[in-house]
Amino acid sequence: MSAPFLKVEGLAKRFPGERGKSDLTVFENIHFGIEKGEFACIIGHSGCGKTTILNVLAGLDEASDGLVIMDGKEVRGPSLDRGVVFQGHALLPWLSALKNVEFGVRSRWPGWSAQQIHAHSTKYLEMVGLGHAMDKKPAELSGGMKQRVGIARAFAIEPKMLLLDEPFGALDALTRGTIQDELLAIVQATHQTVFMITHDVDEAILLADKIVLMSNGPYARIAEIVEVTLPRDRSRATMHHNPQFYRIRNHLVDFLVNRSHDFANGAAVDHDPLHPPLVRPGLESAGAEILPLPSAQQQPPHSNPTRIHKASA
Ligand SMILES: Nc1ncnc2c1ncn2[C@@H]1O[C@H](COP(=O)(O)OP(=O)(O)OP(=O)(O)O)[C@@H](O)[C@H]1O
Repeated sequence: MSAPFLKVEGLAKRFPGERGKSDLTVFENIHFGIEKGEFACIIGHSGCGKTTILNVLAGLDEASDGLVIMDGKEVRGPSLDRGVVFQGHALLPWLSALKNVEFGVRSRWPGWSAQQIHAHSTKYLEMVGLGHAMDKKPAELSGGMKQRVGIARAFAIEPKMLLLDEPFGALDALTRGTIQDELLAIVQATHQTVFMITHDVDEAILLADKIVLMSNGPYARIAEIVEVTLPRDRSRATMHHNPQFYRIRNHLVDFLVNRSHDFANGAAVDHDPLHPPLVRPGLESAGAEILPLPSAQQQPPHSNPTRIHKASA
């Protein structure tokens, strides 16, 4: 079996205890992979270490144990190969929306002409519906518009991996829905590989090919990985008509409400920590179909979305 595009092996994060207290192990034994072009979401209760994992993937933080390999190379620091979008938009306030995006594009391709940089940046701002507001400065933009500029800037540098830390967390529900649709459209157009943190189960089902479920910290682990078996051309308006949506949703909510604490405080996991179970919610009699991970991981990310309907019919 070939290695996944992004491979996370045995990550752990510990903080030294203060004044004689024992060390805090936030998470340990974190193993998972993401294929090229795949959209992975991570969900878990507050404090289990999702942002820390994202920062390690970005090269902005160091793990206490383990390593991250992306495209065959170990991640050892920040790089333009990985774009990051945080909840705060982090735009340069003195530059227009266009200049903010151009700034990133110029850093990525220093040899490009001004015309190339302008055309490329404009294309991505138009993709997020900001063609009319490119000359506005961040202070003149709404929260949703600022976040769109951040998303356009991250996609425009065409990173090998895009890391999104709750990018819609600060937005109202309507704006959030609109930008989710735009993100979905850009991902479908670009086949960008994405790792995203969210607390929103519906958002994860809408966007992800697979959802990594973390147990509660301390000693958080990957409890299971849920494959989203809805057709890839899903939309917010119609997704809930598919019975499979509710099977996946119920499975995720049940995990967060009833099962995420089962692994807490170093309790033994009931699976090999190297291979978190891959789950396709759907078999009504069994509740969920547990699959051996290696064969399932060999599936291309967007392959045969109808198979689960056959299994669950
Ligand atoms: N410098 C530090 N010293 C000690 N503990 C820390 C430090 N930084 C983070 N932590 C702890 O690490 C844990 C994980 O934090 P992290 O922000 O990664 O969690 P999270 O799952 O992203 O949470 P949330 O969903 O609330 O954003 C938390 O319990 C936090 O208190």
